[in-house]
Amino acid sequence: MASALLDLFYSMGGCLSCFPSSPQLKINSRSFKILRLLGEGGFSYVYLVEDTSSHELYALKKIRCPFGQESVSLALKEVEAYSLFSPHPNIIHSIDHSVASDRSDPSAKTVYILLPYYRRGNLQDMINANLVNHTQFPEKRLMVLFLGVCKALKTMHQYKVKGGPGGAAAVGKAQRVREEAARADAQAAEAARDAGRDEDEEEEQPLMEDEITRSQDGVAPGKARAYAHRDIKPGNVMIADDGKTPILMDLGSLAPAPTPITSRSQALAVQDQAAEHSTMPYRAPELFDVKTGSTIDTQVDIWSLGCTLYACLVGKSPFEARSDETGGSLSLCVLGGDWRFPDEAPQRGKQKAREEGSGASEAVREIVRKCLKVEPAERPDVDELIGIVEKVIKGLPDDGSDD
Ligand SMILES: Nc1ncnc2c1ncn2[C@@H]1O[C@H](COP(=O)(O)OP(=O)(O)OP(=O)(O)O)[C@@H](O)[C@H]1O
Repeated sequence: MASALLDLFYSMGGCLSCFPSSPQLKINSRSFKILRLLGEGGFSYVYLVEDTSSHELYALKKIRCPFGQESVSLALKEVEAYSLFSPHPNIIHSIDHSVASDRSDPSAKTVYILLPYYRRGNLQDMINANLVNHTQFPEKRLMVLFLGVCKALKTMHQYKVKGGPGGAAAVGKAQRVREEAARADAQAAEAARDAGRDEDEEEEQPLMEDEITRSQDGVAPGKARAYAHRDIKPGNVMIADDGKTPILMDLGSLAPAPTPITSRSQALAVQDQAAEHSTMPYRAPELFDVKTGSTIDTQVDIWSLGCTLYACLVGKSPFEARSDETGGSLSLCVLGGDWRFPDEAPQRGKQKAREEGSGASEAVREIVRKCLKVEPAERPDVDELIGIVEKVIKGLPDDGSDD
């Protein structure tokens, strides 16, 4: 309850100077001071925290799981996804995690995930700054960032199962259970010493078998087990401290791919899942109206990449732009592949288009067009896309992005 009030306080713009002392919390024996709220999602809050001993800064994602085991499993799926691709220069990894029970309602849990802190914010923040300052991304710099996101996706789309004989699932599971058991023992000993904490009571729980691990069962080490991110958008691409390296984050939507849709009920379940996890203006058409007999694959991310690149050039998703322009529904625009660059609208002059931020080169526009094919098979796969982007980068004039 105390922590729910704290979340509310921060989300209303509360500041720490109003508190007599900064709130603290513990993640597996490490103490952190909560400095401020960085962002929030449906059931989660992300805080900037400081390690009280090392004074290092981190982002702490706090996921509320009010609906018992099912919502905890979902949050732990996200935890597992953070370690799956680690280390990768363009994919976020988690540093630690813990599960806490709320004292006032033991069935309600909170999952804490400790992440590296990216002080430069995300691609959406850069888009917003461009809109406010009437500036645009230097094209080469943008394409280098875009290439980094493509490389992150290549790792997900072409993931190879890790581990020795018995497969990653078996090896990983055994290792995790041992680690979690050791941690739980340490936690119990500490809890006995440490009474009177105001924050939620910490309590380590073993990770459960879930979608990510299960999907690797029976796949031999070294063999492919593809995953789709399913929520590619500018807000999910953080910018590393060097200003050039994109970091793909928010792996809560990650799912094994391909998914053959064999029944109507499965089609509806996948559609509902997409509505929950994939942001509408960036969501692929095949996820709006999932057809029985179809297959949902990694090409959903290629569509979202096209929307993301367009948003970097124009300021919003192509389908938000089109539905604002026509007053039509966003989903109909997506399903009909109805979008265009602002200067392709007959009534707008080149000057107006430039003001709207669409002065992109033809080569870059062509990348958007290729990704935004309504038919998934007509979109390039991630390898083909990387090839196209690398070629485009070579042909663009230098804008200092290599410095
Ligand atoms: N590691 C980080 N460093 C800095 N800021 C972060 C970090 N992680 C998240 N944030 C901030 O918090 C916001 C919400 O994070 P995140 O997308 O993980 O939450 P979410 O609940 O999954 O959101 P969504 O509803 O978009 O899926 C981000 O847009 C970003 O501004």
